Amino acid sequence: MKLFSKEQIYEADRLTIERQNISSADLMERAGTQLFNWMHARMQGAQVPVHVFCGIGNNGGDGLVLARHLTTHGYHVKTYIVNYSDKRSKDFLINYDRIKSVTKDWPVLLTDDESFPEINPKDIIVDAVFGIGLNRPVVAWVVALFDHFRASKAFTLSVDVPSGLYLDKAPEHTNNVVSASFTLSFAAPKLAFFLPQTAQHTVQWDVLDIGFDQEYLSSVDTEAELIAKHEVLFLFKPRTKFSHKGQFGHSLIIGGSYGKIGAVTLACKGALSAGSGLVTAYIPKCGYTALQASLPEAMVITDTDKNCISNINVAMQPSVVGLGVGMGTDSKTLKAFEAFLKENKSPLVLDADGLNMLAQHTALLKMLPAQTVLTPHPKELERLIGVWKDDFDKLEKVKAFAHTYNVIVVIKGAHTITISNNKLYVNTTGNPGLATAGSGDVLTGIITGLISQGYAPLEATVFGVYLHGKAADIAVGKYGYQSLLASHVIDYLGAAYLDLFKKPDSQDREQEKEGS
Ligand SMILES: NC(=O)C1=CN([C@@H]2O[C@H](COP(=O)(O)OP(=O)(O)OC[C@H]3O[C@@H](n4cnc5c(N)ncnc54)[C@H](OP(=O)(O)O)[C@@H]3O)[C@@H](O)[C@H]2O)[C@@H](O)CC1
Ligand SMILES: Nc1ncnc2c1ncn2[C@@H]1O[C@H](COP(=O)(O)OP(=O)(O)O)[C@@H](O)[C@H]1O
Ligand SMILES: [K+]
Repeated sequence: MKLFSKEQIYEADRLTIERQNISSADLMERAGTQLFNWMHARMQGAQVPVHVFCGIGNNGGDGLVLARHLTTHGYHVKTYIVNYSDKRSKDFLINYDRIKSVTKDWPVLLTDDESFPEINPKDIIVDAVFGIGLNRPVVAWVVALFDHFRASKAFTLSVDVPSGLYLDKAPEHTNNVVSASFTLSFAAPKLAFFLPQTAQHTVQWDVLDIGFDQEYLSSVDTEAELIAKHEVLFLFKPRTKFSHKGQFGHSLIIGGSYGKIGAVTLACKGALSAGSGLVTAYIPKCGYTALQASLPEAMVITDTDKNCISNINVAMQPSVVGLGVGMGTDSKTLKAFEAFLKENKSPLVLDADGLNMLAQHTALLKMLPAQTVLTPHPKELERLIGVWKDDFDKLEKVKAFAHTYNVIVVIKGAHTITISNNKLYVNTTGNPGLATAGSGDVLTGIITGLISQGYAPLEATVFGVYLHGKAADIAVGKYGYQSLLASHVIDYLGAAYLDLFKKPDSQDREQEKEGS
């Protein structure tokens, strides 16, 4: 699913009005009616007090349409105008007149010297104060109103975005944004719903289709894309009856050091379970017995050094190399890494200490093969690109970094974002059960194993991140967040593959639609 920028949403709005020959008030009527339909389907006429807070722009206009429909359908509605500016939008004014014609209970004007209405915990707040038009800090009394919403503990439904949220930068302060229980976002969710600093502003979200011009939506190229089953399904490479292991490549996993051989075992097993034809581990001598005993499917080559990698010497030409897990950054290992990069001809996936060595010796970055996949967690990323101001700044910095070195960067986190060629692929699978030792090693193995089978590095990364999260989502049903181990993610990788072709039941469809 495409994640549109603010400019693209305004353009969709303009083209829809032009091509469908409707007025902007008609489009607002659609938006407000969809909001009403969503609430009506869930409330079924329940007499819960609904407080609709409207700004003075088009987001407020949507709120007025909703309030009018709630009123005419007999709901218990109270409407307020949050008067943060005198510059009302045309369609706001049209709908201000319309609501006055259906109720004697006119909207209450809230200004900075007004005391706020009482809201009980069992009431519902509709937040239509600011939408995507927010372009400067929210004034103090409106922030106080948002605090009042929070203090009420009432369910808060935000229209399009939680008010106070910018689409392209972090808010000045978290309190400047409404804490939405649910956001109904028009046409598509917003990128801010998936970033660590801003995702917290809405617990859940859903998308409302307001009939934007389809031709524009399908042809416009967005910088960010949301990756769910629909997006990865076409990447899948089926196997034929006469397939043999020689067709699925040979992955070489280089890493490990004394006490950290398990990381290599997890990565090798991840590569095999992803479908790599053969897997060889290159590890220090100390890990030989442990790895052979725990993973009989893998082949093992040992370094001359007992405790760390000191000289990467393999006679074969692997289809792909995954390097860095549990590897340490010993000076001997660094030398071996540099010598390896000079000779290496295979596609490369770098993780953990592979990344730490790059960060310490940035000259090595120029030696990476094109489209090397880097999989940093936040701390490793900071070592590579330096500190960032906010999540949007981080994305810009990573885009520039990926472009400069022609690499693919996987920003790992709750919503892992893969960046390549100035595009952002935002993953939707995974859960807090993955916040456990070794889950990143498994991901390295999965991506390596996919490249080995012939997936292009970017395809392997986007697909691998999806499968890794999906396996965890299935496994968590059995283990719960706390007891999920990295090994379980491997155990459920097969289920994640099979799930690609499972017919969605209605519950799955609901979950895919509602970000949770
Ligand atoms: N366009 C579409 O595709 C569709 C849009 N729809 C809906 O419209 C929403 C966007 O509406 P919008 O453009 O009128 O902006 P909105 O968020 O209501 O803000 C109002 C105005 O406030 C101002 N302002 C900004 N920051 C401020 C601040 N801190 N403190 C004080 N004032 C501030 C700023 O005006 P300014 O003063 O800068 O001229 C801004 O224009 C969108 O989210 C969706 O809900 C749907 O109806 C369907 C189709
Ligand atoms: N809260 C979370 N929700 C979803 N995925 C998560 C969460 N926390 C961590 N992950 C995922 O788990 C993996 C952790 O990787 P990493 O920190 O490198 O682990 P390790 O170094 O222990 O192998 C990443 O793929 C990350 O996206
Ligand atoms: K809003």
